[in-house]
This record gives sequence, C-alpha cells and structure tokens, in this order.
Amino acid sequence: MSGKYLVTGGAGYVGSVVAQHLLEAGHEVVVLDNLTTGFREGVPAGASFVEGDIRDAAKWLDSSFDGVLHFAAFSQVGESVVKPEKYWDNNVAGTMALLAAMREAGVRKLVFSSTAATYGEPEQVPIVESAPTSPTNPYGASKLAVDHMISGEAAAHGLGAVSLRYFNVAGAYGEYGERHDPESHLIPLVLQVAQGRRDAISVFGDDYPTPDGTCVRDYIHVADLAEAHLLALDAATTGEHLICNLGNGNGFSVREVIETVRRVTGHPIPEVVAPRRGGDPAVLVASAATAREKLGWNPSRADLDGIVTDAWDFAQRRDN
Ligand SMILES: NC(=O)c1ccc[n+]([C@@H]2O[C@H](COP(=O)([O-])OP(=O)(O)OC[C@H]3O[C@@H](n4cnc5c(N)ncnc54)[C@H](O)[C@@H]3O)[C@@H](O)[C@H]2O)c1
Ligand SMILES: O=c1ccn([C@@H]2O[C@H](COP(=O)(O)OP(=O)(O)O[C@H]3O[C@H](CO)[C@@H](O)[C@H](O)[C@H]3O)[C@@H](O)[C@H]2O)c(=O)[nH]1
Repeated sequence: MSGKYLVTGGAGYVGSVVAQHLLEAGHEVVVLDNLTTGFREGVPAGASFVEGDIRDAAKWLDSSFDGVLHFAAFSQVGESVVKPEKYWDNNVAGTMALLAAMREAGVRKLVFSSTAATYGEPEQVPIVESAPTSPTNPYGASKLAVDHMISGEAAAHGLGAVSLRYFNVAGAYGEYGERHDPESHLIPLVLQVAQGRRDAISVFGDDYPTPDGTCVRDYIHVADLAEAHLLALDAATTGEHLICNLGNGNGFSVREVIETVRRVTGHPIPEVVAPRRGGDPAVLVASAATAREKLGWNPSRADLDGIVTDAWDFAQRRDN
C-alpha cells in the first residue's frame, strides 16, 4: 500500500537513495533537509523538498504522514572525537525535537539510521544486536542515545520503530552516490586518488590487531541498504522497537579496499601510512541474521568489486 513519508536528511547520500526507492515503490516523499552536508540536487525528482532543520519538524509534520525515515545527522567518526558537542546537539537534541513533533502530529512509525559505531570495539565478530554497546567515539554514543530514546518512545507512547545499524555504506544507485564535502570516507577518497584529484591515500594506522594491521570494515551496497528501509516500514509494529544490523558479514581491511580500487580502476594508488584516527575500532563486521529473519532482507550486491565499480562510475560522472 502506498503511503506518505517524511525523509529527514534526504538530500544526503543514503537518504537520497532511499527516497528514490520510496518513489519507485509508489510512495509520496517529502524531504526535510537543512543542506549542512547534503546537496539540493541530491533530492530525487518527484519528492517535495523542504529546506529546514529537524528541530523545527513540527512546522511541517501532520497526521497526513504515515511515517518518518530519519537520516539527518552528523556522521563523521573522527570529527566527533574533536567536536563532540556538535554531535550531541544535532543528533540527540535534534532527534528529541523530531520525536516530540511526531508525537504531537500522531505520526507513529519511524525508521532510524543507527550505526555499527554503537557497539564500539566488539568482543566477538560477526556482531549480533545483543552484543555489548560501548561506543569508542561520540558519534556512536550519540546514535546509541537515540536508540535508547526510541525504545522509550515505543514503550511509553506506542511508536512503531526500526533502528537499522548500518555498517559501512558504499556504492551508488542511479544518479545518487556518496558525496561529502570535504570527503571523509575511505572508498570515495581512494577513488579521488584514482581520478588524480589527490596524490595519495592516507592509511590511518597499520598497527591494529588485524591480519595486515589496518582496520577491517563490512562494506554494504547502498541499494541493498535502501531495500531494507522499505522492508522496515512494513515490519514496524506499534509499541515495539526492533534493532537490525545491516552488513554483508565480510570484513575488508583498508589495504584490501585500496587494492580493490586499483583492480577496478586500473590506476596505481599511492598510499602513505598516517597515524591512527581517533575513535576507530579495529574491526566492525556484522551478523545480519536478524534483518534476514525479521525483515525478510536478502542483500544481493555483496561483492566488493561490484560495490567499488558502482562508486567509480558515479565518481566519474560527477563534475566536481
Ligand atoms: N554513510 C555511512 O557509512 C553510514 C553508516 C552508518 C550510519 N549512517 C547514518 O546514515 C545517515 C545518513 O548518512 P549519510 O552518509 O547519507 O550522511 P550525509 O551527510 O550525506 O547525509 C545527512 C543529511 O542530513 C542533513 N542534516 C544534517 N543535520 C540536519 C538537521 N539538523 N536538519 C535537517 N537536515 C540535516 C544533511 O544536510 C545531509 O543531507 C546518518 O544518520 C548517518 O549517521 C551512515
Ligand atoms: O583517508 C582515510 C579514510 C578512512 N580510513 C580508514 O578507513 C576505515 C573506514 O573509514 P570511513 O570510510 O571514514 O568509515 P568509518 O569511520 O568506518 O565510519 C562509517 O561506518 C560507520 C559504521 O561502521 C558509520 O557509523 C559511519 O557513519 C560511517 O562514516 C577506517 O578504519 C578509517 O580509519 C583511512 O585509513 N584513510
């Protein structure tokens, strides 16, 4: 059944891809984004756009909405270590205002972008949702605080919510791909080296307790991720808060990612070892068994070469 959804952060990377999937599924989409890290052209044609802050969501939210997909946040691990207050303010206080606006408007369905960063350094991999949550950076702590807030909202006020804990999102879908300014994420940065826009990629630490000494992450295609959001809207149940990891269960080190980009692009990628970045866990790899079981999620784009190929196509189509 088609519905009407508010997509906060829908001018950003993940939000724009999910908004596009919602439109393709026949839903009505209103994007609310203040364009702090997003881009107006990231809002898919066919979606309405409101330039505004989630703290003011009450101005636009009313009972005609069937639910909210909440992407708007600051999301850089390294920055959060040096500017934690920015993360508490936007991610936590901002979401508190959004939840109040939803309560006021009687909108009782939420899909929230949570993160692998809520777990911190895992005791066991792959990580299951019942694993201890002990974030190693303020970004992860802010997202964990929101997850707790949402649990309370579901129990006390009948919200039906799904938190999707993304591992490392990558790749592109149609016109929409990863674009941060300045770029901070590994795959788009390595692709910038392939394009000659950067001299070399810095490897943040090669003395981690991993096979090649560099950090290991679980890279998930943004289109597989988007499909989980549509399934989550169906699964959201009044009074319940479901938490699902989204990843492929395969870990790749920073050096393996760089090697994959060399293979896919055919470009030599110079690398230099740099100091560790603050707040980085050594290994983050998901068990997505809950998403498969509870959402019926079946990701089909797990191959890292394919993910990098899509990101490379997108990077080459962009003019800046
Ligand atoms: N990219 C990843 O690998 C990854 C992994 C785990 C979780 N996440 C989460 O997914 C979400 C989307 O990430 P992304 O990579 O697309 O980031 P992004 O920066 O591209 O998108 C975030 C969007 O939110 C908007 N925004 C931020 N604060 C706002 C506010 N107060 N009001 C209105 N709009 C606001 C920004 O302008 C931007 O368009 C974030 O919540 C992030 O924490 C991302
Ligand atoms: O120039 C660079 C950039 C990154 N890295 C490393 O590459 C890995 C991946 O980094 P990045 O692409 O910045 O992603 P993460 O820091 O792992 O964080 C992403 O993935 C998390 C979930 O795992 C999400 O919570 C975050 O929002 C999202 O940015 C990390 O070990 C970084 O230290 C480098 O070595 N050099």
